[in-house]
Amino acid sequence: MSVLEPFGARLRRAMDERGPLCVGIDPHASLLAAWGLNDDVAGLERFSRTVVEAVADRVAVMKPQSAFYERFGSRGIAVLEKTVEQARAAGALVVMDAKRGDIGSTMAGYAEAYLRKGAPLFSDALTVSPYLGYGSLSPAVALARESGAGLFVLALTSNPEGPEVQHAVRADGRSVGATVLAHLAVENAGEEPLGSFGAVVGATVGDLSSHDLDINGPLLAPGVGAQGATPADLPGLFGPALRNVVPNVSRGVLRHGPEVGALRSVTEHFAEEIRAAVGGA
Ligand SMILES: O=c1ccn([C@@H]2O[C@H](COP(=O)(O)O)[C@@H](O)[C@H]2O)c(=O)[nH]1
Repeated sequence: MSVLEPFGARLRRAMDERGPLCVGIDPHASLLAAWGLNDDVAGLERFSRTVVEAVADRVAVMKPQSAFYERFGSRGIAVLEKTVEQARAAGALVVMDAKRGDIGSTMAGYAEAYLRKGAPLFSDALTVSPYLGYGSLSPAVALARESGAGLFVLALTSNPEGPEVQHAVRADGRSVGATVLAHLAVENAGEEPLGSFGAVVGATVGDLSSHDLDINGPLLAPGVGAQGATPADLPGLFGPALRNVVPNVSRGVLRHGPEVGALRSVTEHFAEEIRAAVGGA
């Protein structure tokens, strides 16, 4: 099986060529209904295929939300597999948003599921949770390196409940979120043009000035659109790290479906606003 170029390098090129926008594929039951689709596997399949057809040939990254496929059991997972394959075939990098995290030996199983080249759910990158201890992610880090895949590690999430854990201050005076960022800077040290081990830093989190975002890796920023952040917020939030930010929009795009043309034009609108905000960063 051919070896992939490291995820960070592939992502940098995709961002330079297509812009940094990531469109989420989140088939909420409410969106299926709004699109006139049944809340069943056929509706899931139609929704996913439409989103991929509309945007996978023009955005750098797509991020399917595994939860909405898992709720349909094995048939939902089969749709997820097909969605990943179709999005990648159209040229988008796929970040599987499954937020996996477990003790190391089990983490190795999750890594095999998403990061082993040739696995049915192989994705360019996977979201993972470091809250069983950053070191528990080691099997995923190792397999991602071997496969040319990447990780996005939850550091400062976009939800209002996140700070209870992520802003907690450790005995050494550093916050938990800052510690996750520091681990990622070590993973990415010396990588060019960009490391493959990214952080999730929500676009809604507010003041980031006390955090060192210089991890030489991508920063996945959900929260734009339905959660209230706007592209114009990004420069103030991310400062000098802006060039490495991958803003995610899911419902903000998806609620404009089911017409492919409407999905394309709202995607172009977000992409344009993000380009304007990021400028020459
Ligand atoms: O901190 C986080 C981490 C992940 N997400 C995920 O991103 C999308 C956001 O969807 P919107 O519809 O644009 O709000 C969703 O899949 C979340 O699970 C996040 O929001 N925040």
